[in-house]
Amino acid sequence: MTMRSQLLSNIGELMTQDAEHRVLRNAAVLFEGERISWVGAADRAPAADELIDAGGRAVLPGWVDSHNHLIFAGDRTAEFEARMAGETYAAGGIAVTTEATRAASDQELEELASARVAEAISQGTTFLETKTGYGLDVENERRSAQIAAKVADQVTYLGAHLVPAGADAEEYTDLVCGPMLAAVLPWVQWADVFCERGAFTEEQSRRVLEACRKAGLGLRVHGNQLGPGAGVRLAVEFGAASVDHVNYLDDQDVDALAGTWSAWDGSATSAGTVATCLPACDLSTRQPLAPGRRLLDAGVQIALASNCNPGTSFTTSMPYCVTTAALQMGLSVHEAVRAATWGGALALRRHTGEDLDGKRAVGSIAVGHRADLQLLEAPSATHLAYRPGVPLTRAVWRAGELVWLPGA
Ligand SMILES: N=CN[C@@H](CCC(=O)O)C(=O)O
Ligand SMILES: [Zn+2]
Repeated sequence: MTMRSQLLSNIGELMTQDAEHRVLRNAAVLFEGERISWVGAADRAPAADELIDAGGRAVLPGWVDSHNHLIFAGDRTAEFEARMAGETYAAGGIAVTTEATRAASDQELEELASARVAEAISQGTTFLETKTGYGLDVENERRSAQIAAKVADQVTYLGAHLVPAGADAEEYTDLVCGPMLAAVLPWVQWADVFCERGAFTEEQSRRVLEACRKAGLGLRVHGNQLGPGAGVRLAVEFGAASVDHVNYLDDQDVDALAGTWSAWDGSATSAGTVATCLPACDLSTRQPLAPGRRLLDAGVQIALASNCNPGTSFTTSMPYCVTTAALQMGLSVHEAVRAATWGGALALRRHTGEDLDGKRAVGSIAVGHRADLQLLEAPSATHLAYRPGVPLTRAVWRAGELVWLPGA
């Protein structure tokens, strides 16, 4: 069957985020169906069924948002206000959302999550992960996972988000490692644990990671968010695909992460532990920004993600994260965009064809990859930092399909 071909041409700046980090001027991209089939100079482009004129604007890969908590109901505005008045963030706020989430119907939860995904797409996100973690009992984690699988590209099991009120921590950890894990398994690819003061101890986290690895899940860790801790160490020990937050790192943590990348040959199997920085969360919780510059300089691969959740980061905006990373974390715009596209794909092991589930690579514009592209209302990606807060998303294609065009 021949696929309809579309040629996106007259691109002023094409930031491919491909293996060579190419940035092309006066470029074009051809896609056939969901697959990118040609990338190069506009004046050498092949013919296509449809011509789309970028009008000299910038084109980048769609954002890959690798850390979210979208399956929730309720509101934590009061907690946020208290924080802005000087209160410190604590893990216990998760319980407030758990109560509201348990009280919501499946339909409500799906509608709320779908609206958040739509909001993300309208800002250029084309591939997105979400976690469970506001159910915290077998049935509510199971339905969270099932709903998550309907709305997101990949799902992470986070039964180990908080020990629910009244539960014994060791008994709850047994539940997370046993019946709850079995109940979510049909819908999830990854497992995560919140290894932090007020959440799960190092030993409890280790048990969760061991059980989830045994069940065949890929691993990630919430670590070193609120203070120094064992999160990074555990993530490295277990070969986790990412450790997320990473606000409080000592030299050993950075060296350990860098060590996971020393034998990397670009494949998914040899990839190390990505350090996922969550700048919107850091600002909303008034934590120090994750040391993205230091990590990159040490040879660690990093990702940027929005961490959309009602407690610490109620935003789906990847442009906001990219802007912050460039303006306040010492990254160049190219590095920030790379972390928000290719870096996210690497954290989700979808940066090459050798991914977990045999599907097309995302997060970079290269032949054979999925046609996930965004057109900016700007001549270059630099405008993402140069014009902070200005909505610059002009059009978004996901798997070759136009999914966002304001006014259309
Ligand atoms: N840190 C743990 N989990 C979420 C916050 C959850 C909440 O406060 O509701 C995060 O990634 O920031
Ligand atoms: Zn999180």
